[in-house]
Amino acid sequence: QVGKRRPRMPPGPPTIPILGNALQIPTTGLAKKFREWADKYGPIYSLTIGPTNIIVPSDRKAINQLLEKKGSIYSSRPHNYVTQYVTSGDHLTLEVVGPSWREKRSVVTRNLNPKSLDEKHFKIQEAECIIDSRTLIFKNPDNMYDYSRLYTLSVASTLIYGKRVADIDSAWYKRFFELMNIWLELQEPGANPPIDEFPFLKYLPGYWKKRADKCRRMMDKMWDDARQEIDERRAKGIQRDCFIDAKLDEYEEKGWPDWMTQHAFNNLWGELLEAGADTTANQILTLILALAKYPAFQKKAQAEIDAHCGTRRMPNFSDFNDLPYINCLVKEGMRWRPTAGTGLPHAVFLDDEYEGYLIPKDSMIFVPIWSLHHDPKQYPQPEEFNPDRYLNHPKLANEYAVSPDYNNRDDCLHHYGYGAGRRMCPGLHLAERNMWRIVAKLIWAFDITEPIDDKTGNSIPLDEEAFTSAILTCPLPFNVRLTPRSNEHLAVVQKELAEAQSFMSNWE
Ligand code: HEM
Repeated sequence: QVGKRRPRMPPGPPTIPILGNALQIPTTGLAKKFREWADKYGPIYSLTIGPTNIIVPSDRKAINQLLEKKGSIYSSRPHNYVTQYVTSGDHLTLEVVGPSWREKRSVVTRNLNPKSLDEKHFKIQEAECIIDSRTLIFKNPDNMYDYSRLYTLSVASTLIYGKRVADIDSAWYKRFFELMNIWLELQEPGANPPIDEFPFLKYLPGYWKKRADKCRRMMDKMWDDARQEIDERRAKGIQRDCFIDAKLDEYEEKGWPDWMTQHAFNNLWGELLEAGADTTANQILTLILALAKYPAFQKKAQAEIDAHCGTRRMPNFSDFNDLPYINCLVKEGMRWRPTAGTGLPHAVFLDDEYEGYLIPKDSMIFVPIWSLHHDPKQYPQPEEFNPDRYLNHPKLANEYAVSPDYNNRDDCLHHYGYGAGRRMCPGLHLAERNMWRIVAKLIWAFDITEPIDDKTGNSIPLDEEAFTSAILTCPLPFNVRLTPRSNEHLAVVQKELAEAQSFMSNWE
């Protein structure tokens, strides 16, 4: 019977005929709902929507045994009619496992691995971070939102297209975030009719259809225009040290793979911007909020930086091993308020069993990131921002995330902010570096504190619960006070800025 949980599937909330649990799935706050259900139904539970089965593994063991150990069958993606329509199926993040996904994923991992980032592209990341932290602080301290986004977009765009995004007023910046707004909006739970469950609904006219058409046009035009710009640059004989030029050189020499259409190629690079800009900026804003809200941890990090770097230079990423507390801050930000709280669903393509339960073929498998991170058994007082949790775990996220021993992973309290298994975020190395750099440089130069009420002279408490409930969550607008730590620090910022600007002018 449609909507009914099959016998032997993991337990879960009661279903009703045809719709299953559809009416219990909230359109906002699903990430937190996953925790409630885990508390009630245990470490693995299930939901149904019409004919679709959903499995939610909710502890480290279940995630490890299914998504990591049996990654070969748990690494696909569920079909999604609307996103498929918008992207014409050319989207690595949403693609089912197959040769196209494998090749695209390896293009990404070959470019965004630690060696390539730290040896080849080190200077771009450092320079852009210096420019952005200075712009954010001196020119626009009230516009942290745009400047955090400008930083993450520009680093990714320079690496991928060899094209820097210098300003929030640039057409490239504006177009990109207009596209992101509509693209993320149409992926919200409940944003579209449940066409995958009830296919006749695709004939239903309405706003959802107009929005999907609009998004498809915007996306195609944006990534086609980006490609055209690169082709025009190459036609003039200008080659840049960036991912797209290197791949075009390779394909022009060896020939294009049959399945790599021009549309698929153009979407691949654009999609990396889509995946990398908002996500990282949201986590940076979360960290700024937490630093102001919890000054004791900021002081601790500053003491470590001061002892190592003094006042004559800013920290840079090659100081990573000597500044382990910055890494603790970054990790705790990812745990405390993971921007992708519900993760991206995987799909299993064979029937499977877990602890006597049936996991039917084609089930949608969630990695309930927020819920895993707020399990009090794993993280005592999970609601508290406390980077000390990571004091004994000095490595970067990827080193723990690939640990085959989930118990060991338990001991090191690694977070799931980048997902799990074979679909784990391939941009994590860049994300970790972007977050580390901006936090280290900001708190080296400034004290970040809660804003002051002009009338009373008291600080205005920041609300650590005030976050958006979108699929990529981020703090609601807030302000902080940035006080330079000394004139000496300011002079160093200005000096390093001049060098960074001169270097980045090569990519304008
Ligand atoms: C703090 C920043 C970031 C967070 C929190 C984040 C989070 C995630 C998550 C949760 C997933 C889904 C993993 C899964 O299915 O289990 C994912 C996938 C992905 N991310 Fe990230 N990400 C971040 C930054 C980036 C960056 C900088 C890039 C590239 C420039 C990137 C590219 C991708 C891609 C291409 C996928 C799809 C992988 C696949 O389906 O095989 N991400 N990310």
